[in-house]
This record gives sequence, C-alpha cells and structure tokens, in this order.
Amino acid sequence: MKVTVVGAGAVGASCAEYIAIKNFASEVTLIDIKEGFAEGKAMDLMQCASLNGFDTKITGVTNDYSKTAGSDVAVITSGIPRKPGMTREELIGINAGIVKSVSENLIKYSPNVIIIVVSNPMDTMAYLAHKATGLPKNRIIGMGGALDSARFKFRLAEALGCPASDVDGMVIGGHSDTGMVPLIGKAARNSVKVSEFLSEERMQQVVEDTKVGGATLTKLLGTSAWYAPGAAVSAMVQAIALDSQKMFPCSALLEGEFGLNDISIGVPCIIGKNGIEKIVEIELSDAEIAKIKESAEGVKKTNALLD
Ligand SMILES: NC(=O)c1ccc[n+]([C@@H]2O[C@H](COP(=O)([O-])OP(=O)(O)OC[C@H]3O[C@@H](n4cnc5c(N)ncnc54)[C@H](O)[C@@H]3O)[C@@H](O)[C@H]2O)c1
Ligand SMILES: O=C(O)C[C@H](O)C(=O)O
Repeated sequence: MKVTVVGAGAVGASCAEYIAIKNFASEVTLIDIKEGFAEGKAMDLMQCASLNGFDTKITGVTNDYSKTAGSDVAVITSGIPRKPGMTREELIGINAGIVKSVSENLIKYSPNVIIIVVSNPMDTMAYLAHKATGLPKNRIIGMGGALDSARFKFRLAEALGCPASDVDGMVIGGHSDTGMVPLIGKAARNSVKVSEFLSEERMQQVVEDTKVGGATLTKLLGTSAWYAPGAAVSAMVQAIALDSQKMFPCSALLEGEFGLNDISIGVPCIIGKNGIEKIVEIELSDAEIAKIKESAEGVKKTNALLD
C-alpha cells in the first residue's frame, strides 16, 4: 500500500512515523510546500528504520504531486494549527484554500485514493474535500472522533484509576470545543457502565475535560497536539490497509443518517479497504440526539463560511 501524507509538520510526521513503525505500508510519501522540509523529515524517519525495525520506504518531496501518483490513501494535514486562545474554526480563512487545492491535486494523480482529512476545522474541511473532488462519500473520511475517543478513554481511565485498555467509550459529533458529544451513558469498564463507579458530577467532569482536550494541549504546548493525532490517523490507515472492518467515529458525509443531511460530522463508521464501509446508526437517547443536532448546527454555521 502507498500512503501520501500532505504536510510534513508535527501531525504529518507523527502519522508517517506511526505508519512506518507498524510496518503495514510499503511506501509513505511526505509532501510539503516548504522547500526541502518533507525530504528532511523523510530522511530523518528513514534513519529510524534499522533502529525500529520497519521496512516501509518513506520519501519526501516539495510540492510535486506526480510523486504521489498511485496512492491508495492520502492524509491531509497541511495547513496552520491553532495557537492558545483560538478556536479551530478561526483557521478556516487560511486552511480552506489549502485543503481545496491539495484535494484537487491529489485526485489528479491518484484517482482511486481514499482521503483522510485532518486539517482544521476538520468537519468543514472534510465537507470541502467532498465538494472539491466529488469523490464517492466512502472515500473521504474526516479524522476527529478517533482522537477525541482516545482522549475520552484517557480521562475515563484517570477518573476510574484504571488502565485505558480497560475502558471503552466513544465521542461523536463535531470536532470542536463545544460540538463534541462524548457518549458517557454508553462508556464502560470491561462491559460495566462507568456510572456504576463514578458520580454524576465526576462523569460530567470527564465529559467537559474531553471536549476541551485539544484546547488544553494547545495551551500547554503553544501549538496543537501531534502524537495522539498521528496515532489516530495511523490506526485508521491501518484499518483500510488490513481491511479490518473496525469501528471508529469519523466525520462522514450524511444523507439522512441521524436525521442529518448535507453535512460531514462525527458518527460511528466501519472502516475497511473501501474507506467508510458503513455508517452505523446506533441508538441514541433523546438527550444525545439533541446534542448531535446542536453540534450539527455549529458545523453548518462554519460550512456556511465556505460560500
Ligand atoms: N483533526 C484533528 O484531530 C487534528 C489534530 C491535530 C491537528 N489538526 C490540524 O492539522 C493541521 C496541521 O497541524 P500541525 O500541528 O501538523 O501543523 P504544522 O504547522 O506543524 O504542519 C503543517 C504543515 O503543512 C504545510 N503546508 C502548508 N500549506 C501546504 C500546502 N499547500 N501543501 C503542502 N503542505 C502545506 C506546512 O509547510 C507545514 O509543514 C492543523 O490545521 C491542525 O489544526 C487536526
Ligand atoms: O486542538 C486542535 O486545534 C488540534 C486538534 O484538533 C486536536 O484536537 O488536537
């Protein structure tokens, strides 16, 4: 499998590194607009091959899309990250133009590619990639929910005093500080609902900490996070490569699912060799439905800025 990662910055490089370490892809091409940057990152990563025991060939290229030809999967991380105090939505002015031109360039050389959109504001950027490319809806996947769910599990494990591997939980809705919907009522520790262990107040704290997970890290780091985002993307690419049929919440173009239309937003999806194999319409409580509808209104407001 050939994977292109657009943007060799913090998230792009982290994603390339995790893909290589997991050793499931034959080739990763990093592409960036900054002269020599992707080449440098690729060389640095390739010098890890003998140390970390991977065979994936990583190459870097400056803005030459012919070198991305024949990619099975492309990950778009190009664009600016937020600074402390900013929202993801404030990035739209710069990132929309980047994501549009990158998507168009990618499909010129890789007509069968599956695109994973990471750049923020991610749900709107995924929607834009659909509009710019006209690709079938299974082939454009927004990454947000996989990361938000990992952060939810981290916060749940912290509250429960247990390893994250004991915990199951999912975040749907928009990938924004206010729009995320952590499904706390369904979260469990080894099949036992977390409400058996945690007070209502503590569960609410977990929900709130999860929703501002990205902002909390941005404040600490001075820019947004990259390790968990890179790991989340690589897990999705792996599910495509191995046709795992694994369920991740992803930003998918909806046509009536969950009562929503003409929007890309986080919902549970089965990921396999065709990208989004299926959107899973899980049963939601009335409160959860109200929250996802409110979240969708927020995403639609941001989408309207594209016009
Ligand atoms: N969806 C998520 O869960 C998630 C998680 C983390 C970061 N992000 C987003 O990902 C994006 C990247 O974050 P980062 O921390 O890697 O930023 P970064 O600044 O470290 O890297 C971005 C890279 O994109 C490159 N770039 C800019 N325009 C380009 C173009 N037209 N073609 C190719 N490359 C181009 C830049 O030169 C830079 O190297 C941001 O928008 C950030 O908000 C999203
Ligand atoms: O928080 C951000 O701006 C980056 C990303 O969306 C994240 O959740 O880490």
